Amino acid sequence: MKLNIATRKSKLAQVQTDTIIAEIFKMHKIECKKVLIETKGDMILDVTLDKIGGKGLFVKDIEIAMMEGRADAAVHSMKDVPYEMPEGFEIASMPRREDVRDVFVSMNGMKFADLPMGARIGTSSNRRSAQLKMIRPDIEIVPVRGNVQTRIDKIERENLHGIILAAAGLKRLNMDCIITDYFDPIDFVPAVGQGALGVEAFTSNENIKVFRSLDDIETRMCVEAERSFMRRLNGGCHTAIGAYAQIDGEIMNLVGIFELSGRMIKKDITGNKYDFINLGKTLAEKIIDV
Ligand SMILES: NCc1[nH]cc(CCC(=O)O)c1CC(=O)O
Repeated sequence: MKLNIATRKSKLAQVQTDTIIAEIFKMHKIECKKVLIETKGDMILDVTLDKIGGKGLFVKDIEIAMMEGRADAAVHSMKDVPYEMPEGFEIASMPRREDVRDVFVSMNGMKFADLPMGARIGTSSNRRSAQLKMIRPDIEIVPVRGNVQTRIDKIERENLHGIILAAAGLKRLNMDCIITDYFDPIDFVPAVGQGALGVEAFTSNENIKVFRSLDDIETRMCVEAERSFMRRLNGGCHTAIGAYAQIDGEIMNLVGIFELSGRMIKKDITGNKYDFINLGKTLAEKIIDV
């Protein structure tokens, strides 16, 4: 028996899937094969994602592959997975999370703190732009889409001082040597689910137990708390939204940012980790209630 695991064609998606396939083999001695899907999100690169239907575009074509029986499961970056899942699908597992932080990658190794006035920084994320503007209002934001390598190439091609990326992607690609600064996730709040992977499958798949076995309980609680926050705020990728949950013993701390009438609001909440869904929801309500 060989299971088919679908993912996007990008190098990062493939590396992520190889890790999951290796883990499944280690735990169950079951072999898997990668099935590469070209998604709409990867094909349309000249417009920003929110104009063409959001990050869900990375996931939808892969779900179609599963519905057509071309794949048993799929590996996604959790930050690309919309809150609402189509009937019958589940995120069977979220393996242990990688580094959640956003990082700065500069042209010649220049530190973020040493950037000149009016520096040109590349990002297409509303969340990243809004937070950059908060710490450095003089910075000029330049949109850069595409996979990690394409964005890095744009530093030179578009004459940028640098770009903002997720540490997780660079670490998985073994490229963390190009990182010049790590932002503290409390100061510069990451995307909901950043650094986490999700293994998606049909609940009725005969191997669902195999896919569920990769779950890391603390990663699951943190990402679900962040997603609960996003759901309550109806956060798609039009508005700047970010959240970061952390567990210390029995306690969960959740920080969230949200753009409300053109202003960035940031709040946090602490509570019992088993109350993760409520913590996300309550934090969202605290933010809307200002
Ligand atoms: N938006 C694209 C995307 N989706 C997942 C990652 C990698 C990091 C992760 O797993 O969160 C990236 C690249 C980036 O934002 O730098």
